[in-house]
Amino acid sequence: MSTTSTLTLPRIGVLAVQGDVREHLAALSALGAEAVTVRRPAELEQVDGLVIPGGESTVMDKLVRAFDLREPLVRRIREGLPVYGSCAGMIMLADRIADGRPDQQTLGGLDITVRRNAFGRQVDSFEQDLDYAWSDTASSGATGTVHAVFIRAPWVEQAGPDVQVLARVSEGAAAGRIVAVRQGNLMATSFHPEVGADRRIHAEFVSIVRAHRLQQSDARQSPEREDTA
Ligand SMILES: NC(=O)CC[C@H](N)C(=O)O
Repeated sequence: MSTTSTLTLPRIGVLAVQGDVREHLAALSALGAEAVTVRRPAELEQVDGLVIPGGESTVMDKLVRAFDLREPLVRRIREGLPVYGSCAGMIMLADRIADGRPDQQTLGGLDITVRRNAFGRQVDSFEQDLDYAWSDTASSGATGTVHAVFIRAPWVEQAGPDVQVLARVSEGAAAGRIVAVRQGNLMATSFHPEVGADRRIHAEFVSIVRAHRLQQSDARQSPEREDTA
């Protein structure tokens, strides 16, 4: 559990075992969060939220286990830690991988089935403007389409009833495929918002982290209020 007060900046970790860590740190810092790398269980305990970056999910899975981070990550996700996964990070947050390798584990948390490298080898990467279901409660204030960059991306093949679909592929053979989702404090995109200068997706996540911190501090105060009532 984080010890930071609600008056201080939210401290948001970026899982730093593999992948595009630096870009996420820069995006989070630009939004006024205290952005830190997470490689050790003790570092994970200090954060109010976590980003799992893009990279290679099979390697990330192995390294997370090698760094003794798997159990603490699964526990904190279950306890409600806000986590945003981009690309390989989405795969790490998925409960299921379609046609997954038997030795690849995910952390889980999102009731989705993802398909890795779903867009095929011919289309290693592509860009598209997508409609995005910006949240009105998280109050990041964002509107408009997202210019999404996909790099050997997964898509969401199936999503459970509690999963909110935030964006779908807008054109081409994969039109309609789900590429951004949210379930509670977990958010994931198949694409990489950290590569450009657009910070709206990160801002959505920072506002989820802030809202969660507020809730937690309210929960800490309410037993006392009951005592004095
Ligand atoms: N850009 C990415 O994160 C690619 C994800 C990668 N294809 C994987 O399966 O992990």
